[in-house]
Amino acid sequence: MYKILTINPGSTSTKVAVFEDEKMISSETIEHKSSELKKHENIMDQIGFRKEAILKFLDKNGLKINDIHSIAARGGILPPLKSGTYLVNEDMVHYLKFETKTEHASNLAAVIGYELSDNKIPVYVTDPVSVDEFCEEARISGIKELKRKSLLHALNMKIVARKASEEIGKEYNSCNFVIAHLGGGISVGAQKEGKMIDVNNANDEGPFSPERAGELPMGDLLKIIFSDLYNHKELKKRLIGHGGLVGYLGTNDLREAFKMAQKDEKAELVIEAMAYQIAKEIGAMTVVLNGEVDAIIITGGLANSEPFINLIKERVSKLGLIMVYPGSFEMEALALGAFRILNNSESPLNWSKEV
Ligand SMILES: Nc1ncnc2c1ncn2[C@@H]1O[C@H](COP(=O)(O)OP(=O)(O)OP(=O)(O)O)[C@@H](O)[C@H]1O
Ligand SMILES: CCCC(=O)O
Repeated sequence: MYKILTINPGSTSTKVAVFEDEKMISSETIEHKSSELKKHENIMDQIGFRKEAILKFLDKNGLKINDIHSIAARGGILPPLKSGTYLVNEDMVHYLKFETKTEHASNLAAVIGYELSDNKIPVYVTDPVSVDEFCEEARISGIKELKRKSLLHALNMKIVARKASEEIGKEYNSCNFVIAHLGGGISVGAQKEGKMIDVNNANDEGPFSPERAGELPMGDLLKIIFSDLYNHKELKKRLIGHGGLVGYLGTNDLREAFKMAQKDEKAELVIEAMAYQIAKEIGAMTVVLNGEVDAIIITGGLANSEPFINLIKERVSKLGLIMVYPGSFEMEALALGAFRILNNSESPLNWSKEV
């Protein structure tokens, strides 16, 4: 029996869990006080207190790091790489600490895992957000200076695709799926025979989401950029964090938005528009797969809302079988990624900056 510690840091919390083989035996979402977070200007300055909190969690559960056989950490913002489970090495830790271009709490996971392992147990990351399996046409943006980039909720999208393939009784690598992860951010991708050949970049393309603006009218956006309205940092925050539902309704919580919609037609319209844009993206990804789709999979926090899912279904149900997996399965996905290596059903991928 293998004991696997999974580590998934978010902006305000660190999710941790211990699995015995494939079974979760304990888990906790450790909330970090904003007073603690504010003390540290850079993400990497948070290593110390987050590591302490993980050790406390183990202690509360009667475990020591020596009882753990492997650590499964959320992959950070690495350069584009293929899907799979990577062994964390010194180079990856160095990249995440000093070289990655984007500050993101997930960058902490492999670094903390590596420090906790003290080089005695293997640390793995599975399906980071920069998984890139694009077909060549998908990389072309429209101007040669800019390439489209693959940035997606790969970890959750890949595990629900595995669940769906089991449910329909077909080999994972022979299925074609359109997969919509609907969380704080939204990724809608076309997965052809196991590979995500196209997806909206979850930070700056596709539907608007609870917190992000999604794709915008380009000419008018340019006018905003060259006005005095925002500096670079402020505009980025407006688009990713204060866009979407937050921008229109002042909340990132769909449940709140539905409550507002009972009295406010504008709120109702905004919810309908978010469903409309998601349905439109699902249609586009269906076409990427030439209409040959085994299922349209819907997952993420928004998939908990039946009325919202119904708004999407109204538009896309003619396109294929719809399978809904509410919530997120990231902890399970991390543990299973490590477990497939420990039980020798898969080999770990070696990471270097150039993979
Ligand atoms: N039962 C529910 N009914 C309606 N909406 C819900 C429900 N549960 C969660 N949500 C909504 O789901 C969204 C958050 O989804 P999720 O928890 O997947 O996001 P996240 O993990 O913060 O971000 P991301 O998925 O982008 O990493 C919020 O808008 C929240 O209000
Ligand atoms: C960019 C995809 C993952 C995230 O939203 O953090």
